[in-house]
Order: sequence, then structure tokens, then C-alpha cells
Amino acid sequence: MQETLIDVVAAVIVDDLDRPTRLLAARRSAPEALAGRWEFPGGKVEPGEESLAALRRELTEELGVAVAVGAELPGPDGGAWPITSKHRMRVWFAGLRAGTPQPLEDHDELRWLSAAELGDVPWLDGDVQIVAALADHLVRN
Ligand SMILES: Nc1nc2c([nH]c(=O)n2[C@H]2C[C@H](O)[C@@H](COP(=O)(O)OP(=O)(O)OP(=O)(O)O)O2)c(=O)[nH]1
Repeated sequence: MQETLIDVVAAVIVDDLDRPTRLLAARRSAPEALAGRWEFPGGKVEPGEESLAALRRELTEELGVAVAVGAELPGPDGGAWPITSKHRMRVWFAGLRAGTPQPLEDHDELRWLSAAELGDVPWLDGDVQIVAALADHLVRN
């Protein structure tokens, strides 16, 4: 029997939604199995919550920012990305509208990465496919 996957949402926060040259990566501080690996800020959608409302809530909680949400980065089947055996994740581009990102919760470091720097950090396993898809979206200077 196929178990229902847990819905996760995340943001690829870029320096400029129209002409992105860098994206914001976040290093997880917990749980121990994932600590030190890098990901896109976000988290689980709560029961009854809309996906984008969950995204905005997570970004406020984790980074202390408000964003303008841009286009979705669709996964291989046109929607969510299969990130673990238990989770699927929808991903949107986003631009900062208020606040300066700080690692308030769940992360201990943030880093802006250019296309050439995307491979410089150890991403969560499920994010490697997403990062590969993103390389073409960042404008190279
Ligand atoms: N937020 C986020 N989670 C990811 C990414 N890639 C990836 O495999 N995951 C996994 C890690 C977790 O197993 C799961 C999301 O859990 P989470 O811990 O971020 O969610 P949450 O903030 O709602 O956590 P909690 O309330 O249960 O503490 O998805 C990613 O880029 N961002």
C-alpha cells in the first residue's frame, strides 16, 4: 500500500526575481542526521494550511523575512519534487520584500551562492536534483 507523502514547501530566495544571479542556501542545525547539510528554507505544510501560506509562515519563522513569491520550479512530473521516501516538496522562486535573512530557527548559517558556487556546499540528498535544475536559472556574470 502506498503511504501518503508528507508535503513540504520551500523557497529559492534569489537576489532579483527578474534577473537572478545568486540564491540563498541555509545550513540545517537539526536533527543530527541532517545537521550541516544545506537546503532551501521552508518546511512542512500544516493540516488545512495552503501551500503558499505555509511557505510564508516558514520564511518568517526561520529567517524573519517576508517575500514576493515568483514562479514555481516544477519537479519531474510537473509538480512536487520527490525529496525523500516520505516527503515531497514544492519549490517556488522568491524575492525579499522585508527583513534581512537571519538563521533564527533550524539553521546556523546562510550563504548566497552564484551558479558557479552551487556545488560548494553539501546539499541534502533530495536537493541535489533541484540544484542541478536551478543552475540554468541563475544568470552568470
Ligand atoms: N525545508 C526543507 N526540507 C527539506 C529540503 N530538502 C529535503 O530533503 N528536506 C526534508 C528535510 C525534512 O525531512 C523535511 C522537511 O522538514 P523540516 O524539518 O524542514 O520541516 P519543519 O520545519 O516543518 O519541521 P518540524 O516542524 O517537524 O520541526 O524535508 C529543503 O530543501 N528544505
